[in-house]
Amino acid sequence: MSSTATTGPARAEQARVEQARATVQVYDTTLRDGAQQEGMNLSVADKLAIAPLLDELGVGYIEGGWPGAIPKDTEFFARAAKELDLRHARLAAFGSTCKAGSQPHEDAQVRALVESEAPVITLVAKSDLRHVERALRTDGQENLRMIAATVRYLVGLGREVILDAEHFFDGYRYDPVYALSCVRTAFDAGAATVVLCDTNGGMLPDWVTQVVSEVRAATEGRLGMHAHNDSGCAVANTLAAVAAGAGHVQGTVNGYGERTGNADLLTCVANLQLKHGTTVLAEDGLAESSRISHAISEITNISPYGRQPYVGASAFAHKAGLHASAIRVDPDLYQHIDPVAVGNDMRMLVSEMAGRASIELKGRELGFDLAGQAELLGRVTQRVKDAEAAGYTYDAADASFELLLRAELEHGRVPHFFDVESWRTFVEHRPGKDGQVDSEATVKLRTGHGRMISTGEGNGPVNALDHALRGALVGTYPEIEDFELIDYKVRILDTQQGTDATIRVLIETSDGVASWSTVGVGTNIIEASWEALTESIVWGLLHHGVEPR
Ligand SMILES: CC(=O)SCCNC(=O)CCNC(=O)[C@H](O)C(C)(C)COP(=O)(O)OP(=O)(O)OC[C@H]1O[C@@H](n2cnc3c(N)ncnc32)[C@H](O)[C@@H]1OP(=O)(O)O
Ligand SMILES: CC(=O)C(=O)O
Repeated sequence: MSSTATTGPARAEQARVEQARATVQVYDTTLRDGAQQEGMNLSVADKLAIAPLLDELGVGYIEGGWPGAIPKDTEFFARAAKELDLRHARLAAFGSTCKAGSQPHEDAQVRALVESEAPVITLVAKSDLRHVERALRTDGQENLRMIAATVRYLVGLGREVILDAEHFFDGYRYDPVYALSCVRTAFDAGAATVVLCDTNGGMLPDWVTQVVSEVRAATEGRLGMHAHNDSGCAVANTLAAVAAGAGHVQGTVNGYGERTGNADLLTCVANLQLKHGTTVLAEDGLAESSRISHAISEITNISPYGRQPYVGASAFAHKAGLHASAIRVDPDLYQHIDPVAVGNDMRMLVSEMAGRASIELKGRELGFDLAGQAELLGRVTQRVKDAEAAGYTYDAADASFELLLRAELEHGRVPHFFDVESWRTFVEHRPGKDGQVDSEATVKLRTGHGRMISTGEGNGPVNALDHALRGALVGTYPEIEDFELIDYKVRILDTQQGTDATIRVLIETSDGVASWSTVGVGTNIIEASWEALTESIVWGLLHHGVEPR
């Protein structure tokens, strides 16, 4: 026999690890641990709106909250039982074991878990002896009794019980014998899964591999992983646990959670499915994960994180010219997966770092075939580089780039919607009017319908100018009534110049369906804003199929 051959017991253990890996359960705790994030406050309606999205993603479990502790969570479970029709996921109610010195059936918290009618109950229990003695102020034996009694009681009522072993990794490193006895006690009492929690989030993948492997070898039953991200390793720690034999992963959508958050479940499942080849979501939920991530961001009212792996807006956005030149040959050369697998898109960013290939690919994205037009590509590349040197930024202003590109094209030029004769603004402070400052603007322009003069008022000169411009155009182009300025950003570029500095203005406009961004630059904030405002109207009219009138 060679020295690398595996023994019978080792083969059996390897088979168990393989089995666990092949059937990894996905447990979402966005509505409970995710909601512990600073600044997040989910209403019952929010939770009822998020749960179906998680079900659509295809997770196996949705932890809805802690009934009995948080009144909104009690209400969530009452309404979920009547209002939710989950196709894939089982609802889990979270709570702690009975208190020291008490029995589960007389513990109000445990009763609330039962009354939630959730088919799955997840119990948090201490597994670090220091926590047992100092936080619970009891002894190790009593904590084991609390675990055994509560698990047995709930299993006896027909519930699937999952035990979250809080501070397991820290506890195991401090006293492995005691931490293991918590796991064994839970399994012996009938727990379906024992989840090893890195509650303080400080573990590293190699530590997780070692601990999970040892626990795996010393116990029977399904182990899970619950990782926080304090060391920046929550996803890596979750994957390490699965590789070591954990068959259940917990996490939150978008990595929401207390302090630095939980393992981002979307990254975990994408890695498991696309890299390890383990199907963990029902149906093709992964291909919906970008949409679901953003839909949940809307409900939590937390802006999506652009650089989020897989589902972020920048996850497949390419800026460097050299990258673009290779991507033009084959996108796989600069992408780790096909973005379609997670419902995301590849995007080309045009900036001072662009080369001709970047412009060609961006043109393709915008519907222009620029292949083989070397002279045109060189000219547009140079214009972009010159403009960016002067302060413009096109990677945040696709609409302005399109107008620049079209200006260089023979076919596809921008129609001439209006000619500006003049514009002006003034700001007036009149003492005696409660310190009120009035802003007014006048715009004179010409359309096919004749000369238009419009005056606008606003809470500032740019707002007044926006009103005056719209007033001058709306008679000829009523379509602009749907256009709304939704974001306005100002940046001072050369801060050393004081009030003489160059100013960059970025504007985002929406028609209620799509949004587009334009940029303006000048030494005067109004002048820069005017450029961005007029470009936003021109791009909007163009993309609504309006002909010059
Ligand atoms: C690691 C995690 O994230 S676990 C989830 C944590 N989530 C939350 O805490 C959110 C919901 N929490 C709450 O609403 C409240 O803290 C409640 C209702 C649970 C408890 O509130 P209170 O009764 O006022 O107690 P308080 O919060 O001050 O202290 C917690 C109590 O639970 C006990 N406790 C803590 N963990 C456990 C456990 N695993 N098993 C049993 N008892 C526990 C503590 O010893 C303490 O008991 P004491 O009041 O006798 O000192
Ligand atoms: C249970 C849990 O949320 C934790 O240990 O972090």
